[in-house]
Amino acid sequence: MTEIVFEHVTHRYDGGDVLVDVSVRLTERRIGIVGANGSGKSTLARLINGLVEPTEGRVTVDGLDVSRNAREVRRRVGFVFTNPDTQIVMPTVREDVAFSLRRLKLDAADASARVDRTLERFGLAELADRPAHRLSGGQKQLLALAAVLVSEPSILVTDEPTTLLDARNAALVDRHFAALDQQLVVVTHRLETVEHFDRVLVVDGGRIVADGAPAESLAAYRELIDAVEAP
Ligand SMILES: Nc1ncnc2c1ncn2[C@@H]1O[C@H](COP(=O)(O)OP(=O)(O)OP(=O)(O)O)[C@@H](O)[C@H]1O
Repeated sequence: MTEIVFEHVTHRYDGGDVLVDVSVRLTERRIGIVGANGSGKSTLARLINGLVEPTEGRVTVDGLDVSRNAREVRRRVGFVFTNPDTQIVMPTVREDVAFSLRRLKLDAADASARVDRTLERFGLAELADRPAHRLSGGQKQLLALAAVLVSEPSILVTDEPTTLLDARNAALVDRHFAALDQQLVVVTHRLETVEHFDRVLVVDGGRIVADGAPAESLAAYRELIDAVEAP
C-alpha cells in the first residue's frame, strides 16, 4: 500500500496563499481531485512529487519527506502534465517511451519488449516511428501517459489527463485507469472519470471543502458550482 500525507500544508505564490493548511492522508487506490479553475488542484497535485514545495507544513510519500527526498519520491511517483508537449523529450514515439526506461538499466531485449507492450496498450503501436511532436494533441496525451507508465511507478499523478482527448480516447484512458495496479491521483474537470473512484476531494479557494465517496463529493461540488452560477 502506498501512502501520501499532507500535514498542515500551506502554499504561497507571490500573489498569496493558494493552498491553506491542508491536512489529508491518501491511501485509496483511485483518488479524484475536482474543483473550479484556480482553486489549487494543480498545486496540490504538484506537491505530491515535489514539483512544488510547501511554504509551510510537510508532504510525505510512503514516509519520505518530498522536499528532502525528491529523487527517491520521483522514482515512485509518475507525473503526467496537462500539456503533453512539456513532457515529450525524444524525436519519435518509440524513443520517447524508451527514454523513460533508461534509468532502470534493463537489458535491451527486456526494455524493447516493455516498450512494445506499452505502445500496444495505449493504441500507439502503429505510430511508433512517427515524430512525436507531430502527433495530434490527444495522441500526445496518450504518449505522455505511456511514457510515464512504462517505468511502472507505484503512484501515478495526472493533471487533467483527458483535456485534449475525444470522447472515445477519454473513455480509453478511463479504462486504463480502472485497470492500473498503481495508486492513482487524477485532477480533472471530467467528472465521469472519477465517478467510480474510491475517494474524491473537492478543492475550493485553496481548501479541501468536501472529501469522501464520489457520489457525495460530486454532489457537493455541483452544489458549489450552482451556488456560484446562481444570479
Ligand atoms: N507559478 C505560479 N506563480 C504564481 N501563481 C501561480 C502559479 N501557479 C499557479 N498560480 C496561482 O495559484 C492559483 C491556483 O492555481 P492552480 O493551478 O493550482 O489551480 P487549478 O485548480 O489547478 O486551476 P485549473 O483548473 O484552472 O487548472 C491560481 O490563482 C493561479 O493563478
